[in-house]
Amino acid sequence: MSDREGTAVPLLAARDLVKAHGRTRALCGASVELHAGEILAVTGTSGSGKSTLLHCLAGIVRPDAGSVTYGGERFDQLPEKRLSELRRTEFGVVFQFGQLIPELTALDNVALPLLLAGTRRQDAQATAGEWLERFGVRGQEDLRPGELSGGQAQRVALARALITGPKVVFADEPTGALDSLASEQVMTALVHTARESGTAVLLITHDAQVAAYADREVRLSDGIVAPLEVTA
Ligand SMILES: Nc1ncnc2c1ncn2[C@@H]1O[C@H](COP(=O)(O)OP(=O)(O)OP(=O)(O)O)[C@@H](O)[C@H]1O
Repeated sequence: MSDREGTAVPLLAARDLVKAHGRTRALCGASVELHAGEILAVTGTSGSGKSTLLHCLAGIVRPDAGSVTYGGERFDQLPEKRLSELRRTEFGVVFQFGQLIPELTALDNVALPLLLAGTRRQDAQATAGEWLERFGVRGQEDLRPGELSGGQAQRVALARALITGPKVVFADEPTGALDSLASEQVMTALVHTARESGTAVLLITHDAQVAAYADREVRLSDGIVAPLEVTA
């Protein structure tokens, strides 16, 4: 994917996004690009529109105006069925809290996306075990989310987000509830795996140390994106 000047077409691009929640304008013309394999940090004060931007880019909510393209193709106006298929096959998401299913073991939480895609249970669980190992949580297979530490739970959530080989992982404050050591372990695991698999990451954080793991950082302010200096 490249234009006439040889510049890579962004994997994901938001142009002039506007989104209101009731009378609150969360995005007021935000534009941002994410390139294949890039790790992009989106920072900004509380309420500046970071989560809303992520939700629009991930196809979770539709913008009121502006456009979102994936691989150069507009997708914000796709019918819900196509959108959810795109989310399932191309994207992975990790949030700050509560995304694991409490009744399932760590192993079954990680295996779930493969089971939903039709993989046989035994194969899905074997692959899930490998992913738990990769994220340093081998030995915790049979524990339920409530029995894991916050950092372990986030690494299980990352394994689940990455197991299908997504092109983009959306991570909304993935270390927001963790101490600095657990935060470092989660970020190291995320960055290492994303680099290895060429997965792009859109990372929302208010923590400068976490943002420093990214290739690039943009800051949201009052629903508008302001570019910053390249950080790596
Ligand atoms: N579902 C909603 N209903 C009403 N208002 C909302 C909703 N979601 C977000 N908002 C408002 O939209 C604005 C942007 O919210 P958003 O969550 O995108 O910001 P944020 O930068 O991610 O904030 P934080 O860092 O505190 O999570 C805020 O004023 C927020 O109160």
